[in-house]
Amino acid sequence: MNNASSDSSTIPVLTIDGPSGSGKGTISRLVAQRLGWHYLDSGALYRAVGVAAGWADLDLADLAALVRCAFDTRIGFRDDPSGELRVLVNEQDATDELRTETAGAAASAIAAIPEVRAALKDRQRAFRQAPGLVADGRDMGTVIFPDAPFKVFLTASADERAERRYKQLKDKGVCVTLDGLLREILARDARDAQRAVAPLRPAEDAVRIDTTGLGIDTVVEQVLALLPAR
Ligand SMILES: Nc1ncnc2c1ncn2[C@@H]1O[C@H](COP(=O)(O)OP(=O)(O)O)[C@@H](O)[C@H]1O
Ligand SMILES: Nc1ccn([C@H]2C[C@H](O)[C@@H](COP(=O)(O)OP(=O)(O)O)O2)c(=O)n1
Repeated sequence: MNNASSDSSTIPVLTIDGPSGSGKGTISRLVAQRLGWHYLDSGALYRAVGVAAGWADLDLADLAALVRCAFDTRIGFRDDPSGELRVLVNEQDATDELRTETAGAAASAIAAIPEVRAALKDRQRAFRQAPGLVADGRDMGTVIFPDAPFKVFLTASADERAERRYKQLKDKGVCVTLDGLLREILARDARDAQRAVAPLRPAEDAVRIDTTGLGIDTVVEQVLALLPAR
């Protein structure tokens, strides 16, 4: 990935922020495909650093080591033939490990450390490349791309988000309980929203879409309708 060039601010960005299970990843990938734009899964970067820190047996209280890990971990993305996004951490395919709730909780914990967030800033901005970028996360519209012309904040009830995650993990053969997932989602919501730096919150100029009870196709169309007709 090239460094963001100085005039990258002219490249359009659509930011899609929201809590876990609101559909950010699913909607962002589909919208990016429809637009022919690049896609940034910023949560995968935090997850990758958390997983790499675990592999290296780092002490999560060792701030200097974590920040070094955030700078040094090599993170690559590639589409597999079925269209699924695979994530490589230090050249190892870590996609399945990254999607576990354990990795999500670790990501949420290290994401509360301002120096770790700062270490990942330039990497995220480097994804802003022509013809455009769809970026999903917690602070895409507020901190990473505050000048983005299109901003969305997706929500859904916690119960529905837990059910979506339950179904998603069950389909992958992962053994989980709905109650446990709901507890984890609520704990992660609270930590992501209450941290001092870049908390989960809608940008003032974001369009909020409550996806409770809405199908994926409907949400994709609602998001695409925010962009000028192509
Ligand atoms: N509007 C929706 N209606 C029903 N299921 C959805 C919707 N959006 C996403 N999903 C499903 O919910 C699960 C979690 O979505 P995901 O995109 O991973 O959310 P997030 O990135 O916000 O955590 C996926 O299995 C996805 O197919
Ligand atoms: N831009 C971002 C993206 C993710 N994070 C943190 C907070 C989240 O709980 C974890 C995991 O994010 P991710 O988007 O992969 O998680 P979900 O798919 O929403 O469950 O990383 C963040 O702080 N800022």
